[in-house]
Amino acid sequence: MTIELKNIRKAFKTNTVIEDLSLSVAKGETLVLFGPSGAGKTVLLRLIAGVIEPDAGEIRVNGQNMAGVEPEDRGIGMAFQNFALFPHMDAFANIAAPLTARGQSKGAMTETVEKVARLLKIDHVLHHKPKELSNGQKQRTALARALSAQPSVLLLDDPLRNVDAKLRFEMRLELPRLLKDQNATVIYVTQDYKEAMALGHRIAVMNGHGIQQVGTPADIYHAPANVDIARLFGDPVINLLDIVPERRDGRVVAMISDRAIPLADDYAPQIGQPCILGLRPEALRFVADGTPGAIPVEVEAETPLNEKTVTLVLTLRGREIMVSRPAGTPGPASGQAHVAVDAGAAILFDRATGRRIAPVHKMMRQEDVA
Ligand SMILES: Nc1ncnc2c1ncn2[C@@H]1O[C@H](COP(=O)(O)OP(=O)(O)OP(=O)(O)O)[C@@H](O)[C@H]1O
Repeated sequence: MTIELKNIRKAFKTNTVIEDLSLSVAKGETLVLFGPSGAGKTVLLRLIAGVIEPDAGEIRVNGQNMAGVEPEDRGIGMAFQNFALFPHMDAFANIAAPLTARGQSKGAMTETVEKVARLLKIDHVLHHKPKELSNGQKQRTALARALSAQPSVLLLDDPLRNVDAKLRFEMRLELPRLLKDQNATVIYVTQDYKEAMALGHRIAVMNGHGIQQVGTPADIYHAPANVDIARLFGDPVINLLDIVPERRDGRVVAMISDRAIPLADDYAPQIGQPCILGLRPEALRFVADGTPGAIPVEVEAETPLNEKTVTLVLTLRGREIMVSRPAGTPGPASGQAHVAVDAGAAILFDRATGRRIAPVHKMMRQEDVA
């Protein structure tokens, strides 16, 4: 089923949470709603589920206007942050509840419950009552129940919020397969950017009353609509440096540590304009002195993380930059060093508005289409 939201508005008294929000989700698509706490993600799910009504705008599920349609008549499955499990029933019975209601045979039901429970790694606690489950297990039981019902629209509100880091990592690998098998249209809420990138065919970034950007994970990561979104995706966080593009030897460049960092020629209109240069830590490499484009830096600190090593360096003018490299690859731990920027990795933002500046050739292409 498709989901279409048109010009949705929702306020609670004077608190406008959602303003003029439009969004379409295709059949079988997993769309991730991503955004900081309080951005209105849960409110949006509740609107789609029909638990609350919008002040303005239209919600269509499979083309049908949902205005006035009761939640139970919308054909939508949900798993919300509050676990809402039946306290007197064990995890198995909770997961099986939608199937029991449907009169499914015991054999088929057991098979479905056990399959979902195995994937969500709660098969060992199926005979525990909710009060004997950890919060993470309760949450996965609620998720299992939503999945076992096999609805054609599934709304999942941060279902891994209380799950520990190791399991979240495993679930990020398992869940996309599970959701794909279900062939459901899914809206999945999370505050974890890695989860968003792993699970979403597309990600809608909610921030300040609405959606600031919708795109594939790669779009959002490499072409964030603004500085805020650039900062929300990535660990370590993107380096943001105040620069003013200039022309040197016929090229558009940004000066860092008194060296010219080449920018795409498409940024020529920004020459002389205050900008912010975004450089992902993994788009920077330590190189030998004399390498073209090498920026001299002073190594401040090195932090080995699990799969990567993050080095904090200072430019000649004392600006901090983080450089990330795969763990086990060589790099300096202290002293003088040089870093180079991968070609095409620079992301430019307007300093006044924080918006990403689209390279000119892309803007021209859009005009061609229009
Ligand atoms: N029933 C309600 N009455 C009044 N205000 C509400 C109600 N429900 C939500 N809000 C307000 O709407 C805003 C958005 O809340 P929402 O729960 O959607 O955020 P969220 O993005 O889901 O955050 P989180 O990730 O922390 O769950 C908040 O300012 C909240 O106080």
